[in-house]
Amino acid sequence: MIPLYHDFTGERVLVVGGGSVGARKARRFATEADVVVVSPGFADADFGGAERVRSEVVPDDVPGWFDRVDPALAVAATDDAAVNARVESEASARDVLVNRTDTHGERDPGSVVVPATVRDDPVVVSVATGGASPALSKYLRERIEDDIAGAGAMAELTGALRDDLQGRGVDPERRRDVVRAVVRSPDVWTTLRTGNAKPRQLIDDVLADVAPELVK
Ligand SMILES: C[C@@]1(CC(=O)O)c2cc3[nH]c(cc4nc(cc5[nH]c(cc(n2)[C@H]1CCC(=O)O)[C@@](C)(CC(=O)O)[C@@H]5CCC(=O)O)C(CC(=O)O)=C4CCC(=O)O)c(CCC(=O)O)c3CC(=O)O
Ligand SMILES: NC(=O)C1=CN([C@@H]2O[C@H](COP(=O)(O)OP(=O)(O)OC[C@H]3O[C@@H](n4cnc5c(N)ncnc54)[C@H](O)[C@@H]3O)[C@@H](O)[C@H]2O)C=CC1
Repeated sequence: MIPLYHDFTGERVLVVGGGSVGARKARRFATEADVVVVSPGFADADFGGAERVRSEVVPDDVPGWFDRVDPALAVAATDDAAVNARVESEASARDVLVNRTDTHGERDPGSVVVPATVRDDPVVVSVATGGASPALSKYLRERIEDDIAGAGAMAELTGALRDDLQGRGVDPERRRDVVRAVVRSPDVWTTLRTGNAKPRQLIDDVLADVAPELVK
């Protein structure tokens, strides 16, 4: 499997099964997509504002739910393997992405895995174990959470810096050196993590070191 980031803005996601796993996946996708969860019962959990439809899905109902919701991704999250299998095969027949939550290992084409994910927007780090150990994915995610503190601010700072240098017509090789120096600067990280950084001052301090001719 090859990790890619998919923009679900304006897309629809169908979640079949409203237990704790269905709720977790609904929360995940509802940050971007319109999510519909179909289930006879719902866990006492947060569904991220997803639309909930109280209904039991038998395998022959599955095509009707795909027609009704027209999803870009279907999540098979019931504890009934026959229903989950039908969601998977229907998605596959329609070229719709599918996340099957009750299996691992060999998958049909179009089958996707939901990785453990840490965000410090716009930075995203995700972990998967090829389905071998979701508990390990979760543990590594928890460890990475602390490590990436400040990464979102770093991305914004260096994004603005590269735009600025590009706009000033700085030679691309020089620009890359400067941006690489900033992302590797322990001082910049420390300052960003305290949250009271003045970005322009930070940039000028690094430029003074690596490219004094570029200090405005
Ligand atoms: C294949 C995959 C398909 C998919 O769902 O996308 C899948 C499948 C299964 N998970 C199972 C169990 C558990 N899953 C978790 C947790 C998470 N599971 C997630 C992803 C994935 N789970 C995909 C592979 C990802 C990878 O490659 O690593 C995470 C990362 C993302 C998310 O779901 O949001 C989320 C952590 C989120 C976070 O907190 O960061 C825990 C831990 C816990 O609950 O504390 C346990 C119990 C401990 C254990 O078993 O490890 C079972 C067995 C069920 C049973 O025993 O019946 C199956 C089915 C099977 O393996 O057959
Ligand atoms: N991918 C993951 O991270 C994990 C996956 N699992 C797997 O996912 C499955 C679901 O896990 P949980 O949410 O903990 O189970 P659960 O038993 O709490 O919830 C299952 C949900 O599916 C609904 N459901 C059952 N039959 C249905 C049908 N015919 N149509 C629509 N909805 C139906 C139930 O009402 C319930 O809301 C488990 O069977 C397990 O194999 C379990 C833990 C983690």
